[in-house]
Parts: sequence; C-alpha cells; structure tokens
Amino acid sequence: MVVLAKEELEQISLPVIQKPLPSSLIPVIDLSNPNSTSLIVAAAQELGFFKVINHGISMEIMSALESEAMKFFDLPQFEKEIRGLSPLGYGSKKIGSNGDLGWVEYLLLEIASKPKSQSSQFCSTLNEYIKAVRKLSVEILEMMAQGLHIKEKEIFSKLVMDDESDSVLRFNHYPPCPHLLGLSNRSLTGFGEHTDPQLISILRSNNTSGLEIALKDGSWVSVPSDPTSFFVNVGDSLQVLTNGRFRSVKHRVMVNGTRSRLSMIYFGGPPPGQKLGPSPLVMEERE
Ligand SMILES: C=C1C[C@]23C[C@@]1(O)CC[C@H]2[C@@]12CC[C@H](O)[C@@](C)(C(=O)O1)[C@H]2[C@@H]3C(=O)O
Ligand SMILES: O=C(O)CCC(=O)C(=O)O
Ligand SMILES: [Fe+2]
Repeated sequence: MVVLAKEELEQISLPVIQKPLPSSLIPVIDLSNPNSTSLIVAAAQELGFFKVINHGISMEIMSALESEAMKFFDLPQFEKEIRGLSPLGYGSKKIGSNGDLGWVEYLLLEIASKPKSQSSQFCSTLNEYIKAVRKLSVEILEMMAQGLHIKEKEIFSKLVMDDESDSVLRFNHYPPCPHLLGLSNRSLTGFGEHTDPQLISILRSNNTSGLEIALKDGSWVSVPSDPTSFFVNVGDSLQVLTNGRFRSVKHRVMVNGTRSRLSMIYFGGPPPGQKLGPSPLVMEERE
C-alpha cells in the first residue's frame, strides 16, 4: 500500500475527473480482420493510441499474471522494498529521476532475451506472458511497416527482437486513496503526464479505469477499461523512425479513490545506442 505523507500529498495535483471518452472514439483494431493494417496506420497517425481485440492472448494467462502481481503488491512493505533495486525493481510514489510523485507503487522488470530460470510460479507465468506480448508487439510493428508500404516488413519489429533490445515490463498498482473520500469529483495523479520513450507500449489493465490520453487539441479524455483487450501506445522512438507520421501519445493515470487499478505494460524498445533516424521510406506517403 502506498502511504503518502501530507506534504507529499500536497504536491500531487487533484484535477477534476474527466468525462469518459465515448468508447466509439477509441479505434478498435480486430486483428482477425485482414483490413486491420490500414486501420492501425490511421490510428497511429491520428491518436497514437488504439485498442486491439482478437489478439490471440488467452484471458487465462492475463489473469494468472495479474493475480501473481497482486500477491506481490499484497506483501508487507518491507518485503517489497527489499526488491527495490535501483533503477529496476520495486518502487513507490517516486517515479523516474525527475522527482515526480504519484499515487502508485510499481515493479519494473528488465526483459532478458533468454530467460534464465523459472524458479517460481511468478517467473514462469511472467515468461509465458512476456513471450506472448512480445509476439503481439512484433505482429503489430510488422503490420505498421506493411501499412506504410515499407518493403522490409521487419524494419521496426527487428528492434524489439534484437538480443540487446531495451525492453521492460512494468506493473503499476494504484491502491484506493482514502484522502479522496468525501471529495466528490476529484482525482489524484497516479502517474503524471508523459510519453513513453520506447517504440511501442502494450498495456493491459484490470477492470478499473484511470488511463487518460491527450488528443491533438490538448484535451484529456479518459479511456474506459477493458481487461479482455490490450491498449497500444506509439512511443517516442517510433515517432522518430516514422519521421513524425506516427504520433507518440501523451498520457497519464488519474486515481479516483475507491477501486484499485493494476496495469501490466510491455515496453518494446530499440537496443541502447541504436541511432534512430527517420526510415527513408517513411519520408513521404507511398503508393
Ligand atoms: C516520469 C517518468 C518516468 C519514466 C521517465 C519519465 O521521466 C517519463 C517516461 C517514464 C517511462 C514510461 C515507460 C517506462 O515505464 C519507463 C521506465 C521509461 O522508460 O519511461 C518510465 C520512466 C521511469 O519510470 O523511470
Ligand atoms: O499504469 C497505467 O495504466 C499506465 C502507466 C504508464 O503510462 C506507464 O507506466 O508508462
Ligand atoms: Fe506511459
């Protein structure tokens, strides 16, 4: 459980809760539909964000990992903190290196290209999930390249398949916030506004909403939760590689106090030190 001191709480803003985005505004990509390639490109350009259904990952594996993660967050605080190895591992309240605070605790895990051991139930479920979600990211990145009419369909996906790929899996737990009881229509910043630096982020959450994305006009809209689906973000690296054609989406998480949110996010990144310039073939629209 994240416990913020009064002074810390005062540093976390309490914006008014956003109206939920009508679900119809979020592009829903059915991966079993052969036309989905062009729909993915349109969504990546317009919003930098979309939801995927018929993704081939079983609800069983998603729920199994969610309950393993919840078991971890339910441990006593000192046991979680033992695993708080900087910069990876367990952390709470302090996000990143800029001193940002949020009503969140998290577990950040590096993804090794060859997983070493499966010594616990958590590790084996984790490895199975990572394999499935990385395959999904490859599929989506290849559809993106095809949709942009790039001959080398692996141009983006090979970066997340690389043994040196800088990819991470993150679990974010936003516990209910007692300070908000009685403050109707107020929310607390769980994870402040940012864009993801990697190529692609693939997010799955439990049935508690809280994720908000910024539209092109700067307005914030909240994304209704859907634990059966994945939400995909375009990250900064993919924006660069596509010469700005794809939009890296600004997003944040707001907590409204009564229900706990748990999200699991795969971030597929290029190998560190990889020079990222625009792919020449994405400089202009091609037929
Ligand atoms: C507030 C921040 C946390 C973050 C670094 C940043 O300044 C902005 C991006 C954040 C993010 C999002 C994706 C990953 O979870 C992460 C590890 C990353 O590479 O960028 C986090 C950073 C973090 O928690 O350190
Ligand atoms: O926890 C979430 O739902 C999203 C958090 C996020 O944007 C991140 O970890 O980069
Ligand atoms: Fe993010």
